[in-house]
Amino acid sequence: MKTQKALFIINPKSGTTQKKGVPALLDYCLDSSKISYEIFYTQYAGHGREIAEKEKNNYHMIVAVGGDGTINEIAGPLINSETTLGIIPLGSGNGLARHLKIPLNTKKAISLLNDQHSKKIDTINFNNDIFVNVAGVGFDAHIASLFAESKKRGFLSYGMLALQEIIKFKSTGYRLIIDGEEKIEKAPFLISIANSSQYGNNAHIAPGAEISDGLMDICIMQKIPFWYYPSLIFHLFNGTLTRSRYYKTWQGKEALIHLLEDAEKKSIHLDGDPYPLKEDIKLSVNPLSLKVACKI
Ligand SMILES: Nc1ncnc2c1ncn2[C@@H]1O[C@H](COP(=O)(O)OP(=O)(O)OP(=O)(O)O)[C@@H](O)[C@H]1O
Repeated sequence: MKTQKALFIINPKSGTTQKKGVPALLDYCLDSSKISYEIFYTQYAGHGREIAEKEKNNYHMIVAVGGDGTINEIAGPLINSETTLGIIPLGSGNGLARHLKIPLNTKKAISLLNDQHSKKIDTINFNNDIFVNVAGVGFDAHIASLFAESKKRGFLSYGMLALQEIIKFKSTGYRLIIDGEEKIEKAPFLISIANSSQYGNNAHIAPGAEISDGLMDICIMQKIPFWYYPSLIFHLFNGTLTRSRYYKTWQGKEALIHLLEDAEKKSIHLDGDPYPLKEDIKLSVNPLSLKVACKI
């Protein structure tokens, strides 16, 4: 095994855990005969993407230390390159890391990198951008935009926000076309496009989704009556949403989400972070386009 050069990009703002201890853990857990490394801290949103773009040809591996938003920024420049994406899950939801079974324990996640194992996963083109985990319009996107404005992070803050907003939220209309076939024209509560099976925190919006199958899972939830909330939560966290009468899912290689009403008023998220939306959404799968360090 040759020594690999790795760059760790740490997002100091993600999740609820302090990142001050990370350099000491890297020093302790990384086998210096296998991995030499440098560390960079992001200073603002979007900085991770800039660093990854600039440095992708100088390292064998660029490691996102944060959550799905941090991964999204760093993954973009690495698509279709030979550089591997590493993940140390220190975000609020850690959806992609959980799906790939990367340990949530920081020491174990770092030690896993010594194995130098990786697998290729799909990524999804979203207009001129990309995402790696889950994107969507509707209620989840509305919560993502409020969560981004909030100073609080973590699962509890997210859950509280969702509970406060669920009754007030008004669905708007979309047309959904998957591989050329029209699916809905009603106003769903949300449409999720899933590469992995979960948003994070084991909330499985697309329980059957596989990340290396060349397909995206497109899921809709209809407006749910308040008496159904406990069942919804049960199905979401138990991976059994397909049993719910308010839920539908399809798989496809390409999709179009056509906005029926004022786009300015709609919320959208890519990997949990709000995204400015002004036009229809064109989606397509980039099969096996990203190398990720994980157990094989
Ligand atoms: N130094 C920084 N200051 C402010 N924002 C930053 C900084 N560095 C990165 N960001 C932004 O922070 C956002 C949130 O990070 P991230 O998504 O990793 O954490 P999270 O939302 O807590 O976790 P998860 O997405 O797993 O729920 C990212 O989209 C990124 O653009």
